[in-house]
Amino acid sequence: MDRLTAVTKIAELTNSIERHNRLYHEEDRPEISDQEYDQLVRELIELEARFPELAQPDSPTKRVGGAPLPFFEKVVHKTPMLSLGNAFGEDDLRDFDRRVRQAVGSQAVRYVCELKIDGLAVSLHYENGLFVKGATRGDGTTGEDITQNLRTIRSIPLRLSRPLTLEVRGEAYMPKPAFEKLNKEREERGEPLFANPRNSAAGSLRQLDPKIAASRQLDTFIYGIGELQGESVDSHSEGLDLLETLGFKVNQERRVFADIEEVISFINTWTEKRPTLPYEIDGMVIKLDSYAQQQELGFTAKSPRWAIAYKFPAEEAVT
Ligand SMILES: NC(=O)c1cnc(N)c2cc(Br)sc12
Repeated sequence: MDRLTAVTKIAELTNSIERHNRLYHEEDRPEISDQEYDQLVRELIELEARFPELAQPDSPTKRVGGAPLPFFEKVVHKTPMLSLGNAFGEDDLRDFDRRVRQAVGSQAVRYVCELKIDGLAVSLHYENGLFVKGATRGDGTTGEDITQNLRTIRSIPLRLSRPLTLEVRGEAYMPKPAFEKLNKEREERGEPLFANPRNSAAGSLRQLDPKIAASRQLDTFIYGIGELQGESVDSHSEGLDLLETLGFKVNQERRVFADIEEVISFINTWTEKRPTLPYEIDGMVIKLDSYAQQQELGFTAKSPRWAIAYKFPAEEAVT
């Protein structure tokens, strides 16, 4: 194959792989099997090996990861990763609302409610639109560099739709069907089972060999912006819309309410609907939407005064 043909073939394969990725992740309607998808990636790997100067930095082949690492490097987060205060009942939420309104006075208040995904918190760093580093939350200030493992997660874009430099936060998780399939395979091999999808996601991303993470069908929901250069947004919901346009997978169940009683009713709805989701959640995150109002409330020693995590009661074990 001559170089010009290789350029065309590489572009065709890349576009096809990225299209199938979007169908699989954003629209949940894959047109080809995982095996056919992997075959496309293998063809691209072979072409890039024959014409290395034609390999792109955000090529889908960069997802399969290199050799196992000897250890994980430490990463200091540009902006510390939050931990949230907890609410265990409706009155805790009403107390939270009272504190918020005391601080913002007569200003209108909007709360963004988002499902609290039960996975592993991660931070993703992009430079000029390219995914360059990903890390675990760690202690909130310093995490572990698990870039190689995160690259294998197909819902994490290797290149954003705009060449922005930013750091985002989200949750890497294992969907319930993938968890059940993984444990079934481990049982057949006589290996110890994972206790729940969160442990299996964490266990998969803490592996030094990226081939293991690549085999685990992990997924992500991105829900926060740490650092953002060259763009400004005034509220959390605007930030989520920006994340979506950039190519991140953002959970669609988010809602904005003006009144804490509507938040409580939304939480009660999801307490019932929780088992119908194809991924595990352990509560609801409620955030003050306006960044200006968030700034007015600020932080306690360890968590924001403008957000709270409502924890669902432990799910009844399925007998
Ligand atoms: N949407 C969100 O803000 C969200 C979802 N799921 C989670 N496990 C967490 C944790 C923090 Br801290 S925020 C958050």
